[in-house]
Amino acid sequence: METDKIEEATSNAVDIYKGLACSPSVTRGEISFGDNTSLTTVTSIWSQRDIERSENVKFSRSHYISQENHIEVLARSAPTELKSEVWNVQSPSGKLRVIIRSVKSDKQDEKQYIEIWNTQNKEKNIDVKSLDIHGKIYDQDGHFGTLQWSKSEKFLLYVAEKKQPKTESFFEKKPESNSDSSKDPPLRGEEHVFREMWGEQFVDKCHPVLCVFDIEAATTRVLDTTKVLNTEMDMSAGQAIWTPGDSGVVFVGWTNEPFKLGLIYCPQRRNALYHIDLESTTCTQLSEKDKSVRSPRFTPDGKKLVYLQNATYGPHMTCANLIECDWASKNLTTIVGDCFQGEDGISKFPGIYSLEFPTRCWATDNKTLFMSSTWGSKVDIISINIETKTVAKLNEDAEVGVWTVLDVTRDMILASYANPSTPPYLRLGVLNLKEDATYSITWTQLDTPSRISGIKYKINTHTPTGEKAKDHFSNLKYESILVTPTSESNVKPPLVVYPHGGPHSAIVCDFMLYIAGLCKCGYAVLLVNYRGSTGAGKDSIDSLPGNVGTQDVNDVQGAAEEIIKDGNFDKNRVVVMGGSHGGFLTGHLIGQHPKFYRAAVMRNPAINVASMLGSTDIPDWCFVEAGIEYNQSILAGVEDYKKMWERSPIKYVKDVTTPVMIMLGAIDLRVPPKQGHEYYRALKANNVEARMLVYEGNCHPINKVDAEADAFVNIVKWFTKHLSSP
Ligand SMILES: CSCC[C@H](NC=O)C(=O)N[C@@H](Cc1ccccc1)C(=O)O
Repeated sequence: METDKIEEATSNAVDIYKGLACSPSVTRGEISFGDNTSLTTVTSIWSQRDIERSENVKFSRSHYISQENHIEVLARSAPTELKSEVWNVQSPSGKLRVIIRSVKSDKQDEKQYIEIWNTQNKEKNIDVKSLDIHGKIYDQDGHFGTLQWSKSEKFLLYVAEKKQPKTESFFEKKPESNSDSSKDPPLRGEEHVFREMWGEQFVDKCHPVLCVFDIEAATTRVLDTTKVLNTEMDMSAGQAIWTPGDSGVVFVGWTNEPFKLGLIYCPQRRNALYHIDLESTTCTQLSEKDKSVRSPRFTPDGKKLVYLQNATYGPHMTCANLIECDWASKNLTTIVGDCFQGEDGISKFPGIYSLEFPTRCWATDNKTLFMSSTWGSKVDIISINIETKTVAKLNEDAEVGVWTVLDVTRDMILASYANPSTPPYLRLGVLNLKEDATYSITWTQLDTPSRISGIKYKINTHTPTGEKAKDHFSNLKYESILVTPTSESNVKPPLVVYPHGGPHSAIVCDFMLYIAGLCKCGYAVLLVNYRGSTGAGKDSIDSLPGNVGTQDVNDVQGAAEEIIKDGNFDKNRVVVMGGSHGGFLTGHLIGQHPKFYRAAVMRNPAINVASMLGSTDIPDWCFVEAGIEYNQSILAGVEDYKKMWERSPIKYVKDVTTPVMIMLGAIDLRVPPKQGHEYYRALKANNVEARMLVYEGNCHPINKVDAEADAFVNIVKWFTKHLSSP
């Protein structure tokens, strides 16, 4: 009986997952205008899981739109699969396009090409290796990657790996003396020297440099950023943009010394914004010292440069500030500063929580920009007027979900919208300037949304209660999202409690494959944005470091008990799952509330912060979240290790009785797999049922198509098994 139930649930989970995995996500969008200004083209790039090929398939779509009186979709192209495209960027005039193509040979060695296309054919194709001046061109990695046309359309600006000298063994036969000694001789004995890279998912990114490609000459110049006003700077450079008139480049520079810390999910790494003049090659720092900056953008008239900035070190994601640099004077002004929740809760503007501005983000007024920003448990479109320093929310309250601004040009805005029951779809809007100098948007759906039936969701607001309110941040509210199956059955669905990772991130009302899948399998899911999450004010974020393992655990448990008290769920059919810091919280929840959860699943869990310190690519996280101020010269002492252990799930493992399934990414550099092994051994030593899955070739997210699919079905199977047993 029990086995049949498990088999049936597993088979059902496979079918549900295969159906939902076809939902594509949009990765880029662009509005363009042909010669005939009455016709507008929207080009979008999508990514879709292909389980049979075990890869994410990329494809492009086009919508052809008339905007005579109103926006009307005249035609849609069929999706076209994009093979091997790393970049695809149209020139400012629309007459040219550059594609960076990456082709793998049978021997799996990768070749890259710079392709220049006009509206009829491929004009140029350059083998990057033949340039012999830099390594691999960086992709759109969200931190370094850049590909920009100059306004003149004669040059391209991109980021590539710095060229490395050839190396050879000490025992290599020396060349004949008459050979060409002009070439750089290979370095002997350097083959095995450790080269620091930028951590998790950046293992092939060690030293990015800025490159300017002359299209006519088909030659590249690597910019020298080592000298900033007479000081030697060994920098990694990225996020580069042309200055007005193409006379220089503005870029973000990260110091490589004293050692590199993991960069992904950590937009608080110490760096600065620099300007290099292409004629004099002088390099000057534009931004303040000891800050973390990102996403530089010039106003269309070139008079102002804006960028995002936050404190360095400290919580990994925090409230960002918008800084304006007057280009003529280089004077800096803070346009939007830190915002705090305080007693007002999350309803007021909580501050900017975004990794970047859209590539094109300005209204034609040269002073209002549009971007997406996390606001509580959703993502809204906000406008920021850099003259009046005012912020406004653009999307209607009625549509609670995730709005992503893809492109803004000629007072048109392209966005995608999604929510827990609706995969992302495109909306094209016209910006309407109101009398108060703010904007409204008239939207047109470019596609009919493919809503998934049987799923409903709502946002709940919680206040820390009971003994949990002892901490001095008890005035701060926090949210959760409850995603529930809408089946007519009068059987109360089992509840999955799901704390997010980070801890400074947020789960938002997005379309999430696992959450929709669990819901279609009959589970309700409670996604908790505990205090310390982004999108709820800087004070919420600052409330958590030093209190992990108690405050966050109390918030998640408090939300779960509050929801169960409403009577819609059976308190004996509650399970818990989480990844990374969410796995950390899962360990705490089953250790501190041992009889509350029937089963647990952890993805790459942080189990013992003390033992992780020496092996994670972000040791600063271990200090900061344990409440210890960090700098790169700090060395942990006994008391530091004690504090880290005290805040770790391993401290409570002796009280755990809940069966646990651990899923590990074998090449995770963020939370090393040995963390999961440490917990697995401790559970087994205490005769607690434990199952461990190790996914080869997977990093911290475990998001390779086959691994992600396997993990989902194993999760449903694990929960079914332990909810079926008495
Ligand atoms: C030493 S690893 C600490 C946990 C980890 N924090 C940062 O990477 C974590 O929880 N990671 C999240 C990923 C994430 C982090 C920040 C914002 C969004 C996502 C996870 O894997 O869920």
